[in-house]
Amino acid sequence: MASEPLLSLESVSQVFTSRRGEIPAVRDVSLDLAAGTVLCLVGESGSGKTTTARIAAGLNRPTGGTVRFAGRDVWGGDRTAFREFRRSVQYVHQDPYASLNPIRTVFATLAGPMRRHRLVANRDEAWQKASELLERVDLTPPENFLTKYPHQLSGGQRQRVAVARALTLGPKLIIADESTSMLDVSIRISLLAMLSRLSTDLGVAFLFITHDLALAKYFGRDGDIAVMYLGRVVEYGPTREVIGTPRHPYTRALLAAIPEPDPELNARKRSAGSLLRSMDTPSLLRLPTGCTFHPRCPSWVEGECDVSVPRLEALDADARHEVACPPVLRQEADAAVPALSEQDGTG
Ligand SMILES: Nc1ncnc2c1ncn2[C@@H]1O[C@H](COP(=O)(O)OP(=O)(O)OP(=O)(O)O)[C@@H](O)[C@H]1O
Repeated sequence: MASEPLLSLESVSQVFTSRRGEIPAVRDVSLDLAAGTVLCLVGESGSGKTTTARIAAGLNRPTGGTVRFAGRDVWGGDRTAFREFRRSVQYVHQDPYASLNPIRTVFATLAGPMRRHRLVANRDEAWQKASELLERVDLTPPENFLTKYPHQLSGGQRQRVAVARALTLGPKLIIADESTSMLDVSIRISLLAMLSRLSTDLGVAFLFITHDLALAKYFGRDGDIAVMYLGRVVEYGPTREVIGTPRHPYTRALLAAIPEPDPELNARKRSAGSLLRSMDTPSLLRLPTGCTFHPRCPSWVEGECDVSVPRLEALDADARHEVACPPVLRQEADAAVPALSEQDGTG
């Protein structure tokens, strides 16, 4: 990535200890997010997206690895830097029923953080600033909303208030976790359009968490995408490349599973992969050996995929598109050799 990343996760891991044993929810995940850009995290339920997002927000301290914000190790002991980081990164939980305090008006919800951080001198200023924030999230006219309680709003309106609250402290990064979204698709899409606009207008970076690859394609079209499976990133790179030419068999299977109505994705589905067996995702308590995807993979190689843990590697030296699948990387390398030979006349 050309500029210094705003946020970097360097080989982060998170192991939870439960009565049933150790749960390796996130393993060796490295991701970069530049200022003003979008990174989407996709994967099935339980793949570790929310845990990764909570690590990125400073809500979970990872059990391994380093989190850097603007180049500084956020768990490195500097309390001022940690407070600055927590203020710059806001988490919007996409569950409109749980995200707002039911006994606070919209105004109280928005004014609280501004007052705590002394960003406003008095009530009038807080009212003014809260009104501007509501306009930013398309809740207009603001005076119709400021005195309302969450139960007086629709799910989509509550979500917009949650986004406005995230904006109160002028964040540099918003983490939008919609893996548990209860809103219907049309409302989610209009929310995403609003978030896209915020990203462009305010230069805020977004980490967008979803299990819906079609939404990631839409929201993250100019950014990057990381596909997670059982706690690891299996494919990572520019969204257009990863979705346009998916390489990892799991990404291909996810794309193949997307139901209509996107004609572009539909066309891809015909050539995309499928799962070898429609087994459930393995338990994190009893992970398969080697590549944890191999029991479901249509093209796994015995003696290799069931033995060694694949690492993310770039498709070629110049590419930012990375895949954790040695057989796919070999195929890519083999396909590149004849092309090179033809060019230099050695073929
Ligand atoms: N605090 C915790 N204690 C124990 N296990 C946890 C904890 N938080 C998450 N897990 C487990 O870690 C795994 C990854 O969970 P996570 O919520 O990160 O996945 P996800 O991809 O976001 O899934 P979803 O889309 O369902 O939210 C799951 O098996 C989950 O049960």
